Amino acid sequence: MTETFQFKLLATDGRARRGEVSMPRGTIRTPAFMPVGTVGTVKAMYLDQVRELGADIILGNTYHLMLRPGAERVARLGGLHNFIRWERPILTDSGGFQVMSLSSLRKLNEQGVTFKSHVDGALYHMSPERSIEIQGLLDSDIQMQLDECVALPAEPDEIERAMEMSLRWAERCKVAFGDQPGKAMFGIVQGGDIPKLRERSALVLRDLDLKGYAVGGLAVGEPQEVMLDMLDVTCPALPTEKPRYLMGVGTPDDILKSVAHGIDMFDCVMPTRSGRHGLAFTRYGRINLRNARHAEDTRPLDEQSSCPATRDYSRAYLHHLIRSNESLGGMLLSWNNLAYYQELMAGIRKAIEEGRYADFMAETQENWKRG
Ligand SMILES: CNc1nc2cc3c(cc2[nH]1)N=C(N)NC3
Repeated sequence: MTETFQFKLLATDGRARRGEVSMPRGTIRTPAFMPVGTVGTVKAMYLDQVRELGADIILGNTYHLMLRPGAERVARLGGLHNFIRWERPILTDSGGFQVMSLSSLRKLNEQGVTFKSHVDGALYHMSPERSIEIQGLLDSDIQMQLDECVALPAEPDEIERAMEMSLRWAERCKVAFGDQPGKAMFGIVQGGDIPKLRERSALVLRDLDLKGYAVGGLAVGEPQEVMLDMLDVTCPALPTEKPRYLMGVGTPDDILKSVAHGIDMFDCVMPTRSGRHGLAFTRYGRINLRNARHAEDTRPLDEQSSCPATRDYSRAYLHHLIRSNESLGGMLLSWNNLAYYQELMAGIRKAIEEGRYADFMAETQENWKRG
């Protein structure tokens, strides 16, 4: 760890990058998967488990935490790390996406966004400055700019308007964030599915000389090839010496391919949310434990795994727990899924170090078909 925020490129293989982010609270091995801890918990997991599986950093959400328990209250309680007992880095999303996806949006203008809480209907106003202030109250290590997220499909001029406003908000967030050597504020590239808007957004953000760059406005239901096409335009326009974070992505296949397109950091609720609903990710593909065909299958998910949830419990038992809506079902499958995602990331990092990423990708995708 270091007193300042530093990113080092350790190896490349094609456009795939093996790197390391060093911060006062710890080091992040990239490509990295960041488990999502929306309201201060990675659902159905103990954070000790999350760490043991290999997570170097987790996510929190400004929108949820400002509504409950409140940013000032978390600050009075000593900040988010003390509150949730996670001493390593935390990245917080700024609220833009959550307002669009969760609240009954009242209005959005140059000043910021006014919305009604999905918790109690109370009215809130969030400006770029207030978003950064909240992330500071949470003592977040990597803070995201406030951006305007447009649901796709959308009209090109609507996408352009939102992208340009997000650029102006990025400048305001940079000023509000100021100079905090041990922390970072990342810009978010917008521009929907329009290549020239994506490129402009990336180039203008690059000139702001931020410590890292997220690619946002994707993983919102567009086909995978559209997402990858946008990465083909965006990544080359971003500085090579700064980390790149693809927000909300994704499935194991999305991650494999996005690493090959130059992405360093990922977050997604997929492993935890789908685990709670009975879906298991394994080396040999997905298994839906709700399916009756597992009712008397005594095999574990994968007897070669080092994860107890994957190695020690029969599919029959997991099927029973999920069908009975028992908490332990979601706990064991979240454990299995995060173990699989972190094992995948470790394999990705090693393959890039050894210059065999293309083979690793092909072997991994081939194994998924054997399930
Ligand atoms: C699940 N997909 C997803 N796409 C996202 C896109 C964004 C985001 C979060 C996301 N999650 N947060 C932002 N502040 N902006 C862009």
